[in-house]
Amino acid sequence: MRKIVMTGGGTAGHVNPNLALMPKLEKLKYEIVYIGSKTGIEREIIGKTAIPYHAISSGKLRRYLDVKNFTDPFKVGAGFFQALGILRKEKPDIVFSKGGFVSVPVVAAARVLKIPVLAHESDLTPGLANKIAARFADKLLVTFPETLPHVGEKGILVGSPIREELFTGDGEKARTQAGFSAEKPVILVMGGSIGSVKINEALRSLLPELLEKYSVFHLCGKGNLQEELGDLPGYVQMEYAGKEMRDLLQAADLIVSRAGANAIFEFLALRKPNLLIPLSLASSRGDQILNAESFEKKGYSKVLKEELMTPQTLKASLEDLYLHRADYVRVMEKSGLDNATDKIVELIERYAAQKR
Ligand SMILES: CC(=O)N[C@H]1[C@@H](OP(=O)(O)OP(=O)(O)OC[C@H]2O[C@@H](n3ccc(=O)[nH]c3=O)[C@H](O)[C@@H]2O)O[C@H](CO)[C@@H](O)[C@@H]1O
Repeated sequence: MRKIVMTGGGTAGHVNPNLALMPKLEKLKYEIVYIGSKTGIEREIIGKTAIPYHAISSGKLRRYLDVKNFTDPFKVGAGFFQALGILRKEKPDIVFSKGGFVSVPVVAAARVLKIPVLAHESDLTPGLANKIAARFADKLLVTFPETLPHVGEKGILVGSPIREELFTGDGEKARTQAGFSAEKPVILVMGGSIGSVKINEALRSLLPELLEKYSVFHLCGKGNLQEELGDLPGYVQMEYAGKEMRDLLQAADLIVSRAGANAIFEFLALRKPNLLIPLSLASSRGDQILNAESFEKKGYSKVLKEELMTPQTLKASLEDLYLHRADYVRVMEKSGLDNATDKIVELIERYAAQKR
């Protein structure tokens, strides 16, 4: 029996791909162990599975000045020694890293112990944590073809691993439970795993008009529910969708979303016409802008820049997306992009066998 240590965290985007790989690894009789942070979302997500979880200290590595720049290196250092101890005890055949700051000390410790490491990058441009992790990793698996020229010899194009359960959702169940009219198309609005206040505001000021023609599922993020909208017919708001996500995705005729890499590859795999509003450069490193541009160029998505989003432009973009929805589906069907889980599991098998 082989053993794999998986790591990654900070946002759901750094955990869900690991979840997508787990059923196939379990079928191949891998014993899976997770290393994550003490407080990150990964603890909550992995806590819902039967996978053993080791928590280590984790600090953020920043490119900008912050008082925490003085304390976080100590946390990263402590995390490294904790990871070293855990890996010595667990003796995995391989470490698979999904990025996020918690993964850096884990892959560094694996390198010291000569354990093979595969890292996976979801975004078009690698994040800082993965740039560092890639130095310690045997290979950096990438999602977008455009990433390959920038990551050197270590890069392998695999695509995005997608949770199998998302293909088996029951859209009809979601629509019926919500009491939605059978005639109205359904829009799923989401702001990434933590929600988006900007999208929430634009959507909510548009709701009266929008609900004349559409029904709306709204994933608004933790702490963003608006009680007074609770009884509005045709509108269902939720902070975060857990198991229901598969049904909501299947129920959607159109999706409005941030441009997080996992989410957009899910839309593509499920052939859902989508309007992307990427996080702006003012509040991110710009990775979502590049993700969205790539999808727009290929014809998988329509994009509305955050700076240009008003209730009016949001409505106009939605109308345009609805009008051309069949064209988007047609292009997505020709994408030739498969779920990356099989390819990644194959690589895990190959590198685990190389344990020195
Ligand atoms: C703010 C931030 O740093 N965002 C980054 C984060 O996004 P984030 O953590 O939002 O990750 P993604 O958008 O890539 O994926 C969101 C995931 O959460 C799931 N989901 C979402 C809402 C919900 O209610 N239920 C649910 O299950 C989606 O199905 C998807 O699997 O990681 C992505 C992948 O590195 C990056 O591209 C994003 O820029």
